[in-house]
Amino acid sequence: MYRILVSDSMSADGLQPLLAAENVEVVQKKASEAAEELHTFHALLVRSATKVTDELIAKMPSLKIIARAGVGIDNIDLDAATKHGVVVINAPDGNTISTAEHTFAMMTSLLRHIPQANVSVKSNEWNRTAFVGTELYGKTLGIVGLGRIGTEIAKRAQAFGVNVLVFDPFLTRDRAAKISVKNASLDELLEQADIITVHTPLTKETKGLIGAKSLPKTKKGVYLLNCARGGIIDEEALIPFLENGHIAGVALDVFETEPPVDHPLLAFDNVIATPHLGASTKEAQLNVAAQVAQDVLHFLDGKMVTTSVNLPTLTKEVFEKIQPFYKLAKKMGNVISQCMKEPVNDISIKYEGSVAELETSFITKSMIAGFLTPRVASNVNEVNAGMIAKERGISFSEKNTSNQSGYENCITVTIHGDQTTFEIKGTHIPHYGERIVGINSFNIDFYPSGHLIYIQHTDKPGVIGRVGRILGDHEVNIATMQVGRKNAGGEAIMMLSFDRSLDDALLTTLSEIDDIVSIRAIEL
Ligand SMILES: NC(=O)c1ccc[n+]([C@@H]2O[C@H](COP(=O)([O-])OP(=O)(O)OC[C@H]3O[C@@H](n4cnc5c(N)ncnc54)[C@H](O)[C@@H]3O)[C@@H](O)[C@H]2O)c1
Ligand SMILES: O=C(O)[C@H](O)COP(=O)(O)O
Repeated sequence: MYRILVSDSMSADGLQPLLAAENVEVVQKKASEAAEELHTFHALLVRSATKVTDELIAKMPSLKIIARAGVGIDNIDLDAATKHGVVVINAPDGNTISTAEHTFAMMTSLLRHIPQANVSVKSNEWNRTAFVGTELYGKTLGIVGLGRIGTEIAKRAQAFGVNVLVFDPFLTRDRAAKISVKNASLDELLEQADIITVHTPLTKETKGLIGAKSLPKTKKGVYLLNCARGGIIDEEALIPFLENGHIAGVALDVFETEPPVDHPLLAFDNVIATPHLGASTKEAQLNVAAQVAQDVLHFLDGKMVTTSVNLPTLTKEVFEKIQPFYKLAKKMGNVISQCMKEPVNDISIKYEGSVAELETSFITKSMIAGFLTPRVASNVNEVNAGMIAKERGISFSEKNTSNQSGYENCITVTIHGDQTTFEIKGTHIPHYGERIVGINSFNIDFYPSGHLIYIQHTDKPGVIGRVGRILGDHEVNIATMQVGRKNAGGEAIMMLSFDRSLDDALLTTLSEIDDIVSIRAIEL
């Protein structure tokens, strides 16, 4: 049974797949009111109100996934989630149209003074001269950030006969041409636009993008809108430009601190505001809740999610193709980690044949997670494996080649310690399964599963017999046994599997057999 905490208000219809699922219990209450049971939840669903901090995540040790029913993930400590191995997903396009429409509503309201006129009429006034507005037609709209929402605004503006100028450093000429917008530098946009609207994420680069330095470059009488994230337009910097009449009006749906308390901007008649309503429509809320509900169910069912923020995004088809390899790679990492119990500085992974054409970065993370699992106390998975390896000073790299070395697909993992290097090779054979086919250039063939021991020995008559006799004397049944050697009488290896794990005393007895060089127990 999975327990899911829905900590912000969400569409009940959208959550239906979760509410109807048999193996799921949904609790709808704020995280701050669920202190006693935080440790029991496997999934956390939020909008922008719940602050998902490191502290909150640490109190949720069963947590596997955080789902943001919306776009912005600034309320989620992504590094902390990643560190704890928690997948973060969002619903990137479910509220695009609603936010674009809200921005447009704000723009027309701003230019036609609708909020102010509404208040005036409701105060029994009939003042037709105080609210003379400005037409959109023929004006130049500057859009900063032509992503999902910016694009929808551009289309709507064009229908209103507005010229659209765009500043987006990641926008290609082809895409600009396709949407029939003019690509501009930020300065060109500032100088030419009658109205400027921002639709970027809040990042180091976009924080204060419209601020004390850029505002003097804007046209006198400019209108500004921020329906993206508080801080992209520097709120404090607006004040002198509103006071001296340079700015004709400002529309804000978002604030640097929400809710804004006694905010000086709200004292200006020509500043209009809404309480972060961009995504607040029935349709958008249904879309985002349904999207994350479905994704969370998939995830808990062991399937891949398509909108992860801290994992490579894989389609269902791609995920199905890589699944056998990431399972194999995880086991290979685990086996090699237990075979070479030494500090490791570097891990390299080579993909050969058909596997080399897949999304191997995910497979590599899986191998690193398998490698780290026997070595770290915390839960390690594909999400946090890279970060934990880095923290431990372990570098990793991957190499892909379409050449085949005897197998249709082959993965080779090599680990480098201070003194030693260890290598294993694995392959996946359709309808047969995963096989380890090489250890330190010995050819071998075994199924990596269950209780195993790996023995390095000298290839001499009687060694295998003595191992078998001691195990038999201890009533240990050998399930499978594989041997490998390079030259007669030289170095050799054995890999044995059992129905139960062997105790330390028995391993010590085995290690005392003459000609056994080393022995390692491997638990998978
Ligand atoms: N008010 C609301 O309720 C609401 C609702 C949904 C989204 N949002 C916010 O709206 C914003 C846009 O959302 P989206 O879904 O369109 O995102 P998106 O990722 O589709 O688009 C963002 C665009 O910004 C561009 N960009 C990034 N850095 C830039 C920079 N330094 N200068 C100029 N452009 C830059 C990117 O190239 C991209 O095209 C986000 O901040 C999101 O959180 C607000
Ligand atoms: O990033 C978003 O999706 C919007 O800001 C909407 O936030 P909300 O879900 O809290 O309305």
